[in-house]
Amino acid sequence: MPNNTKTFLRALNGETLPVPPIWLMRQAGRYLPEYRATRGDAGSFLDLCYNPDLACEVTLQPLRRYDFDAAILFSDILVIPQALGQHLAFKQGEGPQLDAIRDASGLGKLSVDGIHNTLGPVYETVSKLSAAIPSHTALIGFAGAPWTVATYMVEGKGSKDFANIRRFAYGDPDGFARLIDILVEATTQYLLKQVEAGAECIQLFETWGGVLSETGFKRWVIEPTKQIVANLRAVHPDLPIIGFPRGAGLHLIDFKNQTGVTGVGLDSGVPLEWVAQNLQKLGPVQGNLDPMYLITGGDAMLDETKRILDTLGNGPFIFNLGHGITPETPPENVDKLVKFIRNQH
Ligand SMILES: Cc1c2[nH]c(c1CCC(=O)O)Cc1[nH]c(c(CCC(=O)O)c1C)Cc1[nH]c(c(CCC(=O)O)c1C)Cc1[nH]c(c(C)c1CCC(=O)O)C2
Repeated sequence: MPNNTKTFLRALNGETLPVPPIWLMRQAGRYLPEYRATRGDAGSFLDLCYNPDLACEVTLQPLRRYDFDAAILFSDILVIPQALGQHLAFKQGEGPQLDAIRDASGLGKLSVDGIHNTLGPVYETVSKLSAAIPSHTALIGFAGAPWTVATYMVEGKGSKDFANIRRFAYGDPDGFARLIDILVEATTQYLLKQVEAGAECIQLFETWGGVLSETGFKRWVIEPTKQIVANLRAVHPDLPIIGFPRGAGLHLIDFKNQTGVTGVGLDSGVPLEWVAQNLQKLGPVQGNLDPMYLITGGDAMLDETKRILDTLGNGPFIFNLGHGITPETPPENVDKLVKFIRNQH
């Protein structure tokens, strides 16, 4: 249901607003000293994800500073593999580490049955947030899209060439489809629980979609996303869903048309005139300031922001970055960015 007091939901509902709603991917995170303090209190990053009071607190921290138009649940895309039974650890400074599943023989250890036992605290965070956020702020739930989550499950960590997962997907498509099917089912159940707990919009992060061949993109990005969107809409026909297929390039049109997402997130490389003429006609778009501009700050950041506003501001639009905010970002540059956007009309 469109809620007229929340600009974020209005933009997603197709309205062109004089000042676009703003939120930033990874708006809760290490660039904020208060985040680092709360993570210290929690013990570790994963302890923080599963502690509803502290996860709620870190979600609210950037809202207090910048009054963003949307809050995003604090969790991680990798809680799904963990809930399915794969071992997960975050080593300080090294990113995630999982026991890699290199082929279909490793799928037996995954089970969708017990996921809510592990994920229960995340749902509790969502319901706490739903009660705690300001009335003009929208609450976004999220998950990783199946291909992107699978990259970590198969590679066992972040990757530069994604050789293991491409070899698995291209060499044994039937076996790989079993992994994707498990992820579609788990992700559907996970997101339905988030919506039940109060999430008003869902974002699907497809961070690594751009490494696939054309055939692979259709089969392992568009198809599973379409299934999740259909599963969610079967229960919540009006649920706004944002897909963020990073690196999708010219696939963005098929992605929007075929998956049924409400809005599309843009990475920083997408030509904006092309978006305005081709993609934004099909629905709202969100993006796409390169997060590095937030580190340099200054006129370069404001000039680029103005270019984005001038090109996409004449249609339904949500301001965001083209990828997550980095830990080196000075918080005062975020303040400057938000004030600039809100004073532009
Ligand atoms: C690929 C991916 C992951 N997680 C996520 C993605 C997709 C988006 C993207 O590409 O950034 C999504 C994510 N991760 C996190 C959120 C929370 C909400 C928010 O955006 O504020 C969200 C939406 C918290 C986090 N997730 C992570 C942190 C940093 C952990 C810390 O505090 O030490 C945060 C705040 C850790 C994480 N989580 C992941 C990696 C590879 C890493 C290590 C790299 C890094 O440290 O940035 C997996």
